[in-house]
Amino acid sequence: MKITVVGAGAVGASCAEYIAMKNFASEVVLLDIKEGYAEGKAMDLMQTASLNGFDTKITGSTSDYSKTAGSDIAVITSGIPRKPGMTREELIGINAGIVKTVSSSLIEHSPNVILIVVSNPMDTMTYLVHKTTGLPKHKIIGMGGALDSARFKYRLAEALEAPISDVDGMVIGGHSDKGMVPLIGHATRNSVKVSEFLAENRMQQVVEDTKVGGATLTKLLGTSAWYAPGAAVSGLVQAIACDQKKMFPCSTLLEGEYGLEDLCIGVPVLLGRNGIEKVVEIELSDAEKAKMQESAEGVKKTNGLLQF
Ligand SMILES: NC(=O)c1ccc[n+]([C@@H]2O[C@H](COP(=O)([O-])OP(=O)(O)OC[C@H]3O[C@@H](n4cnc5c(N)ncnc54)[C@H](O)[C@@H]3O)[C@@H](O)[C@H]2O)c1
Ligand SMILES: O=C(O)C[C@H](O)C(=O)O
Repeated sequence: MKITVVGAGAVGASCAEYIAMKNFASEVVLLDIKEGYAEGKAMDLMQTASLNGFDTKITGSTSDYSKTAGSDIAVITSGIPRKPGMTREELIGINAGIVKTVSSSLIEHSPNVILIVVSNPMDTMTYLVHKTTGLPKHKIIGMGGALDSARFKYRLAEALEAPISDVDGMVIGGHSDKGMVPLIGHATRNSVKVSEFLAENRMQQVVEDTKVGGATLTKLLGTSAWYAPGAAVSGLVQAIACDQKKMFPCSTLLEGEYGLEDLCIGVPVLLGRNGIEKVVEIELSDAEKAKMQESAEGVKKTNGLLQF
């Protein structure tokens, strides 16, 4: 299994590290536009192999896509991150051009590749890849919901004063400060609804803290987060590489599911060897449906800024 990660910055390197540590891939190629940067990150990571006990071979490349040829899965993390006070949507001007060029170069050298889009604004970048590459929709996956759900579980565990392994929950909708839809009504502690343990105002606090999870970290770090994003991507890559049929919320092209069409937005999907193997339609309450509709309108507004 050969995996390429484009962008050897904070998220790309973290993602390559988690993939290697899980030891399921034979090869990871890191590619970056900055001269020598991906080679340096790859060498540094390879020098952790004997310490961390993995056999995955990590190599680096400066803009040479021939090194990525025959990749089964490629992750696109290239582009600029936001700074404190910015929204993800403000990154569209620079990142759209980067994502368009990178996706076409990847496909040229790996026509059968499955693409995982990470660069922000992620739902719109995923839609751009659909509009410009001709790849089938099951091979284009936007990563956002897996990360947002991990943050939701962190906040739920905090509120419940419970171990994270005790809680379950999912975030659907757009990967944006306003557009995320944390499904608090479906969240559980050991299969018991969290509403059995938490007051309404505490549950709303969990929802609000989850939605601004990325912005909170950006304010603290001066740039956006990378450990949880890298771990979330590695989970998606592993589900595909190991044909796990695992369910994650991912951004995918909707064609009527959830009453939505002609956009990419986060919904639960099953991931396996073919990429997105099924969009899972769960029953939403009227309030959740309304939030999903509002989120879709926000994503479509950002999509409207794209120039193909
Ligand atoms: N979807 C998510 O959940 C999620 C999570 C975290 C970050 N992000 C996004 O991921 C992106 C990367 O974040 P980061 O923190 O790793 O940024 P970073 O600046 O640390 O790394 C980005 C890397 O991309 C490289 N790059 C730029 N243009 C390139 C090109 N044309 N080809 C190859 N490489 C190129 C840069 O040289 C840099 O090394 C940002 O857009 C950020 O908003 C998304
Ligand atoms: O917050 C960001 O801009 C980066 C990423 O989308 C995140 O949620 O961490």
